[in-house]
Amino acid sequence: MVKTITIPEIKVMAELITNMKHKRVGILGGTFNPPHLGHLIIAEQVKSQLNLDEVMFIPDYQPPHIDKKTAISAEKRLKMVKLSTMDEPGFKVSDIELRRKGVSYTIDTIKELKLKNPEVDYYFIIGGDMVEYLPKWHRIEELIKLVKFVGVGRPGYRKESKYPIMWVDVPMTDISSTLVRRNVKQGCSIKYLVTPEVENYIHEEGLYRE
Ligand SMILES: Nc1ncnc2c1ncn2[C@@H]1O[C@H](COP(=O)(O)OP(=O)(O)OP(=O)(O)O)[C@@H](O)[C@H]1O
Ligand SMILES: O=C(O)c1ccc[n+]([C@@H]2O[C@H](COP(=O)([O-])O)[C@@H](O)[C@H]2O)c1
Repeated sequence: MVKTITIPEIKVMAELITNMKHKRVGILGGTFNPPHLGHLIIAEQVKSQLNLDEVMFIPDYQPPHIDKKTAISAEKRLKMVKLSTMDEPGFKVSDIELRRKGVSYTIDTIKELKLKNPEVDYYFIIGGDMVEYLPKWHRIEELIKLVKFVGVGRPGYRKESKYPIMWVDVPMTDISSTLVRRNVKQGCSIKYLVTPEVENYIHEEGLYRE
């Protein structure tokens, strides 16, 4: 038997659909060579201050800037990102760019994600160094309409952009993957710069010694 839906029922359903909360997902894209506590601090602060449902870490396959060298394989970087984030249920890891291969342009990633999850609002987190570089991003005018960019301060970089950036205040740290790689190479400590699991992995695999 076909049930007739009454006007009040339709109104209730329409209200429910309108009020349905869009899922809010932060994205932290990076080379993560290796992932460090600076990444975790900004992800956690943005997640909590913007009330996001989760933050997805997306390691790139081939970084778009030509000056970035990735001596470490994508699989090892993915493994370290998983080790870094495993204790935090609000942190997820996606291998979307590793599966796609080639140059990891953010526009391609966002379009793929939006196609799969049209109801999700994405917040792409970038440090001050990346904010400055934003005008040079691939198809930036199109990308800016698909995601909200969230900027976080990084020592030495200005919080300015011609693009609409949502700035979130985070405790600024001068931790970088460059510093971690340099310390390993020089035989200096990386304790408290990376998680203990990543520290063990780097030493066990003999990464960054050369
Ligand atoms: N300490 C930090 N404070 C704020 N943002 C950061 C910090 N470290 C990394 N980021 C941001 O995280 C994203 C991914 O960074 P990435 O994986 O390239 O690490 P990195 O430390 O910048 O690496 P490298 O030293 O090799 O250039 C970028 O948007 C970057 O600006
Ligand atoms: O799409 C672009 O043109 C583009 C240019 C520079 C950086 N990105 C993305 O920004 C993120 C941080 O980059 P990186 O090189 O600092 O690790 C990472 O997800 C990159 O793919 C993207």
